[in-house]
Amino acid sequence: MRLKFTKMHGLGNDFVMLDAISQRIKLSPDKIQRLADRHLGVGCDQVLVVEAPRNPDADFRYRIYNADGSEVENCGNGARCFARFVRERRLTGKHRLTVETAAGLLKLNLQEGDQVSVDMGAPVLEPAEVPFSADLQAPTYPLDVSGDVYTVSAVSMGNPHAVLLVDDVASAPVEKLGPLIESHPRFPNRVNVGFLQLESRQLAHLRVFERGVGETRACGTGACAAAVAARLRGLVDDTVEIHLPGGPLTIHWSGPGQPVTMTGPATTVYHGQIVL
Ligand SMILES: N[C@H](CCC[C@H](N)C(=O)O)C(=O)O
Repeated sequence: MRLKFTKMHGLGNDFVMLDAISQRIKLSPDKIQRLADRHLGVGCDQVLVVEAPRNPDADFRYRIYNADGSEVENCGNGARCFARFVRERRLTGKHRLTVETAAGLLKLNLQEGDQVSVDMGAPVLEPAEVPFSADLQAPTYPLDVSGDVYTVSAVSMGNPHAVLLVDDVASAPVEKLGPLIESHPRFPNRVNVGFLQLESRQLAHLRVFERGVGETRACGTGACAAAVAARLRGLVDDTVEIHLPGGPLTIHWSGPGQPVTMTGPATTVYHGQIVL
């Protein structure tokens, strides 16, 4: 199968974008893994497949696959790249788009330059819906990881996130603790793991060990989940600039039941073809 693709990234979280409207695409998990493989394929954190919508209120549908081949519910950096991708491929002339994902409908606004803002919907905090095993909903939970107990928040942005506060992201045990929490039994669908260092009520630093990928240079839903977790603990204001290794995202959340808005760049790197 010969596939046309576009390589894009959001702050270094990189994607293979596939237009499944203009070309017939049939992808198995092993073909996704091959596409994402940085030696045998194109190489990316996620593969994003753009399709015609099924929901009449949506302009497009897009499906998200992690590098390990797993299909997931939401991808913040991917949503911004999706918006730029459909504009650049002239699949739409609109600046304001509604896209259907496995997590529901997202509203995107293509701004000047490379910035895109996304209404990511309201976070889900009820443990059973994250999903996370806990008796009662709380801002934080004790989590036993191989005998050591950590304090985590559990937030879904359509996809599950665990958020831990650390004093210094640079020395945070991302490589050691990330995989242990990603596959922790209390997160039955596995989980993305965010390590958050607060600098002020409007500025924080974040590293994310992503479910199905490992540490990425940025994670959009992770930045949203981190801002929500910190605001629920009264530690940040409604608008926070979250600095990830790949750069900053601006997150706005005015409280429970309200949508989270994320604003940041989307960058096209190159177009190509691959034989799978
Ligand atoms: N690894 C995530 C999906 C991609 C999220 C991330 N790339 C983002 O920008 O939100 C998961 O398994 O839920």
